[in-house]
Amino acid sequence: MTSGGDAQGMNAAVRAIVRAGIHAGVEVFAVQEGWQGAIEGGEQIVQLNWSDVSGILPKGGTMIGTARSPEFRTREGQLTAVENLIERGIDRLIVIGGDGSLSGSRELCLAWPGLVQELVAAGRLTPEAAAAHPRVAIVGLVGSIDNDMVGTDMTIGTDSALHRITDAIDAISSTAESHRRTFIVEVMGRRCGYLALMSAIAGGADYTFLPESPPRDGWEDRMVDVLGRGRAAGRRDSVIVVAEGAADRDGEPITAERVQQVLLDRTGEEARITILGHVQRGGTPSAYDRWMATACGVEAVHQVLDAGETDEPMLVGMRRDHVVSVPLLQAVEDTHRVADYIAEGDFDAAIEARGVGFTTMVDIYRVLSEATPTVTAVAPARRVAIMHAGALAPGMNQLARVAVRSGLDRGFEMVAVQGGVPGLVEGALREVGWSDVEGMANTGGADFGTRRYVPTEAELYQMARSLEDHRIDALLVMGGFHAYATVDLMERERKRYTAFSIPIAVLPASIDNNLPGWPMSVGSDTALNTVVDAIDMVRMSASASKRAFVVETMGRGCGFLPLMGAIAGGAEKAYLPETGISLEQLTADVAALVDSFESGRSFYLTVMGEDASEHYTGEVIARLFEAEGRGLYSVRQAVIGHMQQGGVPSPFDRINATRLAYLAIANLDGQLASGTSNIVAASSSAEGMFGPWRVVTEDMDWEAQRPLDEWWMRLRPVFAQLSRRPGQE
Ligand SMILES: Nc1ncnc2c1ncn2[C@@H]1O[C@H](COP(=O)(O)OP(=O)(O)OP(=O)(O)O)[C@@H](O)[C@H]1O
Ligand SMILES: O=P(O)(O)OC[C@H]1O[C@](O)(CO)[C@@H](O)[C@@H]1O
Ligand SMILES: [Mg+2]
Repeated sequence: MTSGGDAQGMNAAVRAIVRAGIHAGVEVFAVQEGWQGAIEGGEQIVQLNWSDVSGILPKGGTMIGTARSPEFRTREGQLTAVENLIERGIDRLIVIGGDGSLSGSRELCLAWPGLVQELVAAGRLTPEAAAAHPRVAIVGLVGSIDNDMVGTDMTIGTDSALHRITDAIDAISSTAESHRRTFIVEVMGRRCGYLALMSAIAGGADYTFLPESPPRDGWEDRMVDVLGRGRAAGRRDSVIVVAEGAADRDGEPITAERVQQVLLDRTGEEARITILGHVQRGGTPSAYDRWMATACGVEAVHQVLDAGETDEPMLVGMRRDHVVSVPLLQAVEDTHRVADYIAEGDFDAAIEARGVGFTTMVDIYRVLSEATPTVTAVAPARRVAIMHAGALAPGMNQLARVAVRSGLDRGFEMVAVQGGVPGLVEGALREVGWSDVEGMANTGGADFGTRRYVPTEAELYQMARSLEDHRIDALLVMGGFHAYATVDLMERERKRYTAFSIPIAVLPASIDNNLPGWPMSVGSDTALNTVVDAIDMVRMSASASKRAFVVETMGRGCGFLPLMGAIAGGAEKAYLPETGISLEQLTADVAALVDSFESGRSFYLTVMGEDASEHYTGEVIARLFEAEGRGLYSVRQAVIGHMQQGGVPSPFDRINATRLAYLAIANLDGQLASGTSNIVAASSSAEGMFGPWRVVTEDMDWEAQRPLDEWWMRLRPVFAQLSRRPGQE
């Protein structure tokens, strides 16, 4: 069942549940139109088969319909729903919905035995039927753009909604800049400020109002001051993001109109208002919402089938890169507690209850949205250099922007290395100020330059000289494999070159997602979205004919892009560099391919990594497929290519970059203050998110240029279940 407001990615969950259910050997039914459908019964409860969920992955909304059902809140509504479910022999239920729908599920779970008794007493249910279904097993998946559920880091739909919002803010910024205007953008989220906060960060907005953190009295003057200073520092536009549930400390709503009036009264400027509304809930799901909903859907099936008589209902969600399950009751109660804190005016507790990620981002936003540094560098200020290294990754500009601004805000002089490692060798360093990084929040590319280059022995000496000449006290390196390889050399040569004995922080930025310590390197989410967009287009291009496609992604020795692209794009087959390609496997795959066209398929999609095999290249595989089809279908190859490195960074990459760069500078600051000179790298398991170099890089396979432990390889069984019917090899 899907219930509550629809959310992009609900279809991915439905598809995964149906197919994983079929693999588990059970019959899967859809309760259409949410709880309302359970009350209506009859044709609202329908069985779904394998092919019923074909082709729904790229579609927004939910194919089984959703609703908000006031009737379900009543005893009679719940009685009828239980009656209808038991009539179909259904006592295991996966509900995909928001906090409301899951609260309702929990209520039903608690009330079920009583409801069953009442139905028997009223003669609406036979004692035998009641005895066969004494309890209901419920598993919840959170489908809501609001991301307002405690117990999961992300809810299905939130990432897609952020895509819609950041696209809109990017578009508004350009017209605002042209007219030197202020725009007030209202975003959804009910009583949760997640969408507003993250879109303000991703869009580089100047000011934001969140329900969890109502502004202190006098906010009107502060807002006008911040905007005014921004303009004085050269900004041509101002963007204010208002969450629909924002209010002041007296609980008086802060609406877009109210903000507009404040600006008119105090500055005479007539700001424009854009209310994004339901656009945020529409459109194709992002890559994240597709793979995340898919992975959670498969897990939900296992949970609901394994649930024993007395087991409590569970919620399946995400904790970092892990699919996790937590007791639904606890999650619902914790979620309601946030609302209570807000109602009681305990805003610190409200923010804290949203989780550490939210709290950190609120702090970071406060620094970044300032128009100028809050402190002035006092001579002799510490000098911190930043450098990109390796291939270009979308989000590098955001990294540079956040590093520069948070460094300046801590009183450092910030120095940018121009052109990556060769720039450091040549001594191409320049000081950068607050406004030098203006507008870099949402652009692709790397304005300070980057190169795929590892220094030679002699160049290490020159690098050390550059660091000394420019009196660099600490260094932040942001990039891919070459960044890590360069710093590894520097670490080994620290005895020889004392200039390297400064605090150094390294963070991952690469579309390949092939670096240890951090689950998603900056740029990899953007590239994955590009892959998925390309697959969607390829699929459409083939819709009028019988065709097999072989799509090739980048990623070098790392299979992240091909596997995740295959899961999110709904492919039939994926070839990864980790596992290679054998003739034996190809033979089996060709047989499966021919068989599927013979049994009526009209499209077959294979996704492969560029380095999956030295010999069986995309072209070879495409020819092989063509030859064996004997005219039954045609085969085309699509190499996605450098589009994957280009592109405007996705909201996730902008947010990920913001957190990483901020925490890296915080680490360097801490080291400079305490007098240590450690080399650290981003590490999701370390305190402060940066851990010792040697420890983090223990997980690096330098030869294969990828981590030894790749978390997403755990999703291979998920992919295997969804891409092939049981019995198909
Ligand atoms: N306490 C409750 N008891 C019984 N049913 C409930 C309860 N709360 C919500 N529901 C049911 O869940 C439905 C959806 O709830 P709601 O409108 O809050 O949306 P949601 O699931 O939170 O999704 P979203 O917020 O993303 O739109 C309600 O219309 C109602 O049928
Ligand atoms: O679609 P409706 O019923 O107008 O509800 C809008 C609400 O639903 C959501 O989109 C999802 O909960 C909220 O952000 C918004 O407040
Ligand atoms: Mg809700």
